[in-house]
Amino acid sequence: MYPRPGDLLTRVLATGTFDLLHPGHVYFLTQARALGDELFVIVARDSNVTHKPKPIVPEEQRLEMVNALGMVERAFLGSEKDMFEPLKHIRPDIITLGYDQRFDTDMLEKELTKRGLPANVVRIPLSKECPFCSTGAIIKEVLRRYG
Ligand SMILES: Cc1cc2nc3c(=O)[nH]c(=O)nc-3n(C[C@H](O)[C@H](O)[C@H](O)COP(=O)(O)O)c2cc1C
Ligand SMILES: Nc1ncnc2c1ncn2[C@@H]1O[C@H](COP(=O)(O)OP(=O)(O)OP(=O)(O)O)[C@@H](O)[C@H]1O
Repeated sequence: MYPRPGDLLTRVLATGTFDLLHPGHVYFLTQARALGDELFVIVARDSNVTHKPKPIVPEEQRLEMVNALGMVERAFLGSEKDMFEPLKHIRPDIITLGYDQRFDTDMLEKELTKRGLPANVVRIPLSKECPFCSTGAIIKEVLRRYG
């Protein structure tokens, strides 16, 4: 579906909610892109964001913003039912995890191999400090000023 010409390119995949884009997201995606030749992104579905408050920005608009970023080859909305489903089409060589993404790198690598989708899982560290490099911090400040 997403051709891999001669398998010469290293395809990296990053995932996340990407609600209210900020420089922390830019850092995360820039670091991910630097690990390979092309960066694909899976944007989390509204229905799957259950580990924190529901996103402010609807999924189609979050997708549009991520797709507009220069380091991103292509972004997609993820599956609502099975997080491994889109990987069958994207076939990444490397999957990056954010500093706060609740997956264990070794466990995820094992699960991927079990499904015939082997990939290296790499953790990207937190960026240098910045007052609004977190969606939660932006929302908190908006509430402080206007709430
Ligand atoms: C390998 C991988 C595949 C994923 N696929 C999907 C998916 O298909 N659909 C989805 O809604 N979320 C998917 N997710 C989850 C999210 O994109 C994201 O990781 C999750 O919402 C928690 O991260 P965040 O708090 O940084 O948003 C996937 C995560 C990983 C690590
Ligand atoms: N400041 C940052 N430095 C490095 N990575 C970041 C930073 N902010 C976000 N990321 C990464 O970007 C990805 C998507 O982030 P997410 O959509 O969860 O936003 P967030 O700003 O971390 O949200 P929240 O504040 O609600 O936790 C995640 O993998 C996360 O680890």
